Amino acid sequence: MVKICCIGAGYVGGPTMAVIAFKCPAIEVAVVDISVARIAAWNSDQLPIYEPGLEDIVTQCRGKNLFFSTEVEKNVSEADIIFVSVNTPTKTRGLGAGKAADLTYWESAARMIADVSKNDKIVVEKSTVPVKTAEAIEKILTHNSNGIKYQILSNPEFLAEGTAIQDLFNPDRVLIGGRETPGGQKAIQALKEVYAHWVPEDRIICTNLWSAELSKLAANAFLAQRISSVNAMSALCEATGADVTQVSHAVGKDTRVGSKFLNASVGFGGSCFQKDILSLVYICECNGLKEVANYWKQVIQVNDYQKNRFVNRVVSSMFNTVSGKKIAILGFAFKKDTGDTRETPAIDVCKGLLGDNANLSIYDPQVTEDQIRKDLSMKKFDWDNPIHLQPMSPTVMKQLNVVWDAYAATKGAHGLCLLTEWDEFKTLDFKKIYDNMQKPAFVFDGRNIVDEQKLREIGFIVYSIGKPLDGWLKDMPAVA
Ligand SMILES: NC(=O)C1=CN([C@@H]2O[C@H](COP(=O)(O)OP(=O)(O)OC[C@H]3O[C@@H](n4cnc5c(N)ncnc54)[C@H](O)[C@@H]3O)[C@@H](O)[C@H]2O)C=CC1
Ligand SMILES: O=C(O)[C@H]1O[C@H](OP(=O)(O)OP(=O)(O)OC[C@H]2O[C@@H](n3ccc(=O)[nH]c3=O)[C@H](O)[C@@H]2O)[C@H](O)[C@@H](O)[C@@H]1O
Repeated sequence: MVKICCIGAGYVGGPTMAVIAFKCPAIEVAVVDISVARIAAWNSDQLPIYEPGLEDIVTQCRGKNLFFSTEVEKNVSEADIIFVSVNTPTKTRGLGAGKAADLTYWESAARMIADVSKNDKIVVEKSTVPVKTAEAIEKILTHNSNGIKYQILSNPEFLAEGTAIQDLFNPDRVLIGGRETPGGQKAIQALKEVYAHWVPEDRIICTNLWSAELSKLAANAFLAQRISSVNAMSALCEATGADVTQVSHAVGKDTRVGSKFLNASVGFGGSCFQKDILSLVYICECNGLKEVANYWKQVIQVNDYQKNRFVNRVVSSMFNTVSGKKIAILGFAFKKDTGDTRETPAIDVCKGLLGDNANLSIYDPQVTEDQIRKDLSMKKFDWDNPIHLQPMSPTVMKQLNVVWDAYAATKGAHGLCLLTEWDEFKTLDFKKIYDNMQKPAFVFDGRNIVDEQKLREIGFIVYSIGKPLDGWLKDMPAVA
């Protein structure tokens, strides 16, 4: 029986291994982690991450051919194939701080593999890493090898949170990069056989190591670039009376452009887009490619601009101050169908409003109060370290109230900001909300999910990203 061990039981390690176990009953899969709490949660009824469809497959496989454990060394030493799916956050200090990927967790995993292995292994990079990382990993493993042979493969993950299970069941492609040697090709074949249990052969792409590593960074950069492109257009739409939804529909109808991933928003969030683009920028700079680095940097700058622009709109529309005003925040997760808040635009928007002395009342169906308070007091980039290494609960913030219902959040509020596109927000009783708010009552839709005409008929002053401006907003001071 083939044995797989995955180091890192997070958003990637957990779902990907659950799907491998589900699709390959003859393979034994162990998912290990240094976080005792996370492993305990994987072994309980309350999984550590919210992901539609995940619970079902975990409960079907757990205890049969899927195991979650803190016995890292034992499981690594027994495995034939080791996936490494640990954090690769942005470095916060030293060389490359604020840009380069921090490979501390990866390196310690590699050293541990070398220490405990007693037979030949295939080591698979599942984490997103800078191009050429496999070379460094190879050096660590072979210099400590005791005669054991390692093959390093790059097998980046393309799942998106909120749709992880369907993405894993039906991937656009699986990418496997390896050495162009007989040993490397044999290892590629072994991993290919795992995926071939459910992925059609023509969707399994095999490349050299560096192409696979770089393709992952490139894919995230391209995706984020689309959002920054449409968000840049949204600012111009507001200035000219064009409607960004109509523009992206018209542009996306061109099959060369494609219609997906063109929704204007308050900005992209999530654990990876910014981190991976910063890493790409750093790699370009290290290779002397200043112009290329600047090109990709701009994707992040437009994203920051979009978040600032949104805050400025809120403040300027409400008579240039939100001091002492109650603002309801509906949605805190970085997108719907996840409880993940890493790099969510809501953090920047809330911090901006708190900076102008607003009183915030926040509701998200999947994010806990503790998480929100931590996020609003955590230093940039701290969020992507393993949970047990993150700062503990922060000091109490008086201007902040976290509630468990959209109606409670909006009661008595001067304005409401929609920051995550949760389905339940689309069917709220906005008449009831309007009746319970201060007047004039403002809606700032950062996800373009409300019917702005209907809301205007109720009496709201509505701002929707990239849509023709409400007469009220036109009369307010121009914003950056
Ligand atoms: N979150 C996502 O949707 C995607 C993430 N990725 C990449 O996958 C990697 C992992 O991301 P996530 O799963 O989101 O992170 P995560 O933070 O959810 O999970 C990483 C886990 O690794 C554990 N860990 C760290 N060092 C360890 C060690 N030495 N031994 C054992 N366990 C260790 C941590 O405790 C943590 O539970 C990152 O490189 C990320 O860029 C790639 C595609 C999608
Ligand atoms: O490497 C990763 O971590 C993953 O990053 C993204 O997945 P994810 O961040 O989970 O979610 P996305 O659906 O890509 O959304 C990212 C952000 O962009 C925003 N977005 C997305 C699409 C869009 O049209 N407009 C827009 O603002 C979302 O609201 C969200 O804040 C990629 O889509 C995955 O392919 C990749 O594997």
